[in-house]
Amino acid sequence: MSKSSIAVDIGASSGRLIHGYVEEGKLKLQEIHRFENKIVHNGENFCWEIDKLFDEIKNGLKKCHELGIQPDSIGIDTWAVDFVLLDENDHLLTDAVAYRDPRTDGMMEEVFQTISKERLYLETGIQFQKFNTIYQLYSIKKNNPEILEKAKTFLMIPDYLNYLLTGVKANEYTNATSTQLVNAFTKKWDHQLLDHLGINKGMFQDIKLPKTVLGGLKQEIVNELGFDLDVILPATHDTGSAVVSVPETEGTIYLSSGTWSLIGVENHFPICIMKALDYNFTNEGGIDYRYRFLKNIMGLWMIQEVKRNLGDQYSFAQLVDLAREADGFTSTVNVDDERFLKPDNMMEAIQQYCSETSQEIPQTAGEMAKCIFDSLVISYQSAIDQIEEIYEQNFDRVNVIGGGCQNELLNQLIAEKTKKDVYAGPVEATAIGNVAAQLIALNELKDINEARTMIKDSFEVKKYTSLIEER
Ligand SMILES: Nc1ncnc2c1ncn2[C@@H]1O[C@H](COP(=O)(O)OP(=O)(O)O)[C@@H](O)[C@H]1O
Ligand SMILES: C[C@H](O)[C@H](O)[C@@H](O)C(=O)COP(=O)(O)O
Ligand SMILES: [Mg+2]
Repeated sequence: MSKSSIAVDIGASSGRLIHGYVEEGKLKLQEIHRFENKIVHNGENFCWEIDKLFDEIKNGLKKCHELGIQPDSIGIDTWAVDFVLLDENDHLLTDAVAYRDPRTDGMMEEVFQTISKERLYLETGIQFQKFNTIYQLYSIKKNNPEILEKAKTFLMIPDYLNYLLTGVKANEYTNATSTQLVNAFTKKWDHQLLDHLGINKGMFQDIKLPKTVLGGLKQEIVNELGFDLDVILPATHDTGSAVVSVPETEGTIYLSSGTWSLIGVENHFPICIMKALDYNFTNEGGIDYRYRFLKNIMGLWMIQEVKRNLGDQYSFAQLVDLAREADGFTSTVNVDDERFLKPDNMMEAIQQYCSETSQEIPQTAGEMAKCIFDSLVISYQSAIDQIEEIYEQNFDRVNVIGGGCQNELLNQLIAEKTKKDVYAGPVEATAIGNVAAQLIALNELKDINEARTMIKDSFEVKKYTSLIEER
């Protein structure tokens, strides 16, 4: 009987448990459970509903039991940078504060007073996002020093969920790199940097690699679920797992398209040169010590927020159709303007930007969606130009993976803008990469190369080419 695994993929907008296994030479998926994820305000900070997320994981595992599915393992991946701190009694010292919380406003600039931006980049190779873990911890050190003094354990979100399941404390490598506190060359916590910042290095756990078997479930969880299984580490940074599932990385620029758009290439070495710094590219850790040379682009967060502002009266598919009907609307925004990171009202923020730049102001849902999609494509093209400038090579194709690959209009716009072939899929790339890492650990798959070959043969990928001839 072949082994099987459960991937828990929790992105910023939704979570899902997906059962994965090999059958007749193909990777098969079965969605077991799906749930909403969102940021809430607890009166002090924007936070994740971490207890609810853990309950949803258990709900999904209970559904497995009801369906008669007995998986051999489970692996959890989520968004990056966020964490919890535990005290000496392993109690939470704060809620799971979200990266969009304003507590990091101004912190990056304060850190640069103690270590230069250039040195930080040369040591870590990580892009400068104001919400990186390093700036979140610096904010706590500055504004709530008593919390940091009591902190004995630092766990990132997937680490914490693993701890709740198993009682084992560990920091997984790919997600740890997103903190901007791991040295890109030693691949360990940068203790010199932590000392320099006055952050207690003792609270960080041993860094474990993807495919590590963390252990079985705590007895109380076994009693609750009615069965046990191994917790295996995938690339617990969701984008790290998504990139695992890119079938053909040579000559490919991947675009992990979800709440964020993560656009980049896979490497076997970090690129920490000044041009990469100037363009704000990152070298996040990948499976098997690969590197994800990529940059964050604001992503479909913008259409998620517009959808919410419109009272969820339109589905994403309907918003795409309305954007097609607004074909004549041409205003665009700089999607990476900080105002779009967490505006009170995304539609108003977009309208304000268009007003400030003397452009036609979008009024309808279709104009808003068209503006967002056109604007994202401009940012994608800019990032592709920068990648090709740094690599001194042209890339043949763009592989769009994740939920956003279902946006056929956006896929076509990318093909028209870049004049590159666009391959859309797999949709559940993150969960697929998560399952692949577990099945390799279970010796059901030999390695990432075999996994990628099987992924290529197992999932539909739709191709888009430019319909407008280059002039
Ligand atoms: N049917 C659809 N048509 C167009 N876009 C879609 C469709 N379904 C989902 N999407 C897009 O996919 C995004 C969610 O992608 P996903 O990878 O699940 O996000 P995350 O992992 O960040 O929660 C949505 O914000 C939406 O823009
Ligand atoms: C805040 C990080 O940059 C973010 O988590 C990004 O790395 C990421 O992985 C986003 O994944 P989504 O599935 O939430 O788009
Ligand atoms: Mg995701």
